[in-house]
Amino acid sequence: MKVALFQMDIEFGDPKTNVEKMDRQFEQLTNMPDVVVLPELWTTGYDLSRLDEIADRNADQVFQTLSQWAKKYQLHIIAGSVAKQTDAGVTNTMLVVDAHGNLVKDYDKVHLFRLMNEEKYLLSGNKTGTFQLDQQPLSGVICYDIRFPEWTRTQMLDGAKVLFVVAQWPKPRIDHWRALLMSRAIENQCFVIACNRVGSDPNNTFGGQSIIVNPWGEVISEAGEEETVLYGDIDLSEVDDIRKQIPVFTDRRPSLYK
Ligand SMILES: O=C(O)CCC(=O)C(=O)O
Repeated sequence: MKVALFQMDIEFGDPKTNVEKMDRQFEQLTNMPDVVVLPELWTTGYDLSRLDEIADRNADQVFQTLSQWAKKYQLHIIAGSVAKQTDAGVTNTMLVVDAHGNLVKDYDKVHLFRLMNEEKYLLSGNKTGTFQLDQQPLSGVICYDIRFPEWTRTQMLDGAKVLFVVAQWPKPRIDHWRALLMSRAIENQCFVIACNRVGSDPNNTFGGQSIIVNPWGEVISEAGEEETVLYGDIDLSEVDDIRKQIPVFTDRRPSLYK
């Protein structure tokens, strides 16, 4: 599975500009991947107080655009997340679109990040991020979700071999980002493919360092703090090999855990 992560800056509260920019990113793709991964809230950024104006109603418009890109370039898109306006409120929603342009998954961020006031403006999700592409069991989570190992483990117990992470992770805690991602890969013996944004908004500077980690905890590729496309080529059979070598899933003692 060849993957490409779009580590980008995001224009604060300006979906039109961000969609145009993303369009150019797709046009400039070389080395055509099977899967493209985008960052969290890539259409709006963290302009939370204006979400009522700028969030996409049912994410319909952004889905149509993603579907066209997926078909045009014949690749699957883990479409970061977008602000989705529903009757109940706004969710921070990851969309997964397959190469035929179909919506395979929508996952609403489960753990809202109080330090950035998410709980004041967003509704939290209550379902897992597991899905399949090309018959492979995969899963996705959003940013702060990676601080909850029990949540990623829940998805791995459903059989996922890859954890996709989309984020707007601030630079002051970028060491946590890297350590948490490495840990999620090692403890779950899965690939972790994590796309962060770069640049800054009125309140935060974001750290980049998008990363691809294998199920042994080795870094396959890693970006710096600049805009870039991070490429990687992964072999999912490594997950089965490592899960056989150290049978963590067989050796679990869930009756002892809280
Ligand atoms: O957990 C963190 O330090 C960052 C989380 C975050 O920025 C987010 O979930 O948007």
